[in-house]
Amino acid sequence: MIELADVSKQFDDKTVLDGVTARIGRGEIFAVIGPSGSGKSTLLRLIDLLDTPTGGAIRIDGVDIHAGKEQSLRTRRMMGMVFQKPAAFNSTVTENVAIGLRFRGASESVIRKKTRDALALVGLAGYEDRRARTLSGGEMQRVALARAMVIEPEILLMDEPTANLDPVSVEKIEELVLRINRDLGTTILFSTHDMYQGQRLAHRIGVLMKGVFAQVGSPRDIFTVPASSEVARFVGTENVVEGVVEADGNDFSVVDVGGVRVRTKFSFGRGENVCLCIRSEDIRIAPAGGGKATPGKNALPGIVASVSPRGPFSRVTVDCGFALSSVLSWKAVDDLDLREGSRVTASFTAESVHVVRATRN
Ligand SMILES: Nc1ncnc2c1ncn2[C@@H]1O[C@H](COP(=O)(O)OP(=O)(O)OP(=O)(O)O)[C@@H](O)[C@H]1O
Repeated sequence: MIELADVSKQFDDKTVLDGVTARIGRGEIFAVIGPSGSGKSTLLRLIDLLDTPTGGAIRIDGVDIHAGKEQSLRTRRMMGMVFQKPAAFNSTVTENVAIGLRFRGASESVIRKKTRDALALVGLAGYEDRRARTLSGGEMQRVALARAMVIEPEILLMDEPTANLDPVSVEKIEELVLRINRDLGTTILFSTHDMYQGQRLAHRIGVLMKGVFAQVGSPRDIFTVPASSEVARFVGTENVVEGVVEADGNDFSVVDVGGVRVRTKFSFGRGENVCLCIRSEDIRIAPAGGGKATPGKNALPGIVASVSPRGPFSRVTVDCGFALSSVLSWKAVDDLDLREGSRVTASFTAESVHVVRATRN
């Protein structure tokens, strides 16, 4: 439905988008995630016709949306947009929601009915006559969602819709987004710097880095099979370490990480520089000598370098010749009597080690 074909955007000398390519299907929820300044808002602004690309094309149902007035008017009718900081006009909630309908010349009775329906959709029935400026941030963002939905758009764009909200309001907006997609079939494209929000809401995620999608895939793919060490780090993989392939079999490699040998299920060429990505939740900690290495499992002796609290868990970092972080419950930390200097064995399966080529900048 939405096709981003080699989209680029330059501001003066600065290239922000440098060939963004993806296809977003009808009824899909697609998240654009990426670090601050990676161009998420710029991309959404291009799709929302607030700006024009310097290269490539954005097509909706095969029509280049920037090709001319007719094409952009057609696109306008199909799309609703929610911004990070919604503008609240100094009038009633109804008037704030009705803007798109007034623009289309809808009659007063249609406006009344549709704004009431849109406010009910976002859980704000009864708010019709409130002054918009008296609303809380979470309520105002729901008004903005009602304003976008009142025109019954086929596509809903949202630029960091929950960036300024408290956790309870975030949850409400997220529930609404899922419900709108499920009940109305609206295609939803949104940006966030919160990878877990991407995971909670999206069918697919595009990771925007250095002007391109470094990876497009399901949340599961992005988390478990990141395409590069940068993506791995961005999605919170705690252990990303560089090494050199020492031995290569048909379906495994042994990688030398600063003198420590790590088994993986991946096959890479001998001598190749690689990055090993190991999620901390995949690492088990046992007392020294408490785990045996097998062809499918690593068991590295090490010394606990630090134990630091993380909500209901603790992060335990072990020096195995290189630093390896694991996440354990408080009880496990107590049971194992883990403290700085404890001798332990850190074990993890060869399968849990994801290998990517090392990238040099
Ligand atoms: N109109 C403009 N003129 C010049 N530079 C711009 C303009 N708009 C955006 N930029 C630059 O483009 C880059 C990307 O900005 P953008 O707001 O798209 O990033 P973002 O990923 O949405 O960031 P954030 O997560 O912080 O909101 C930034 O370096 C920004 O300064």
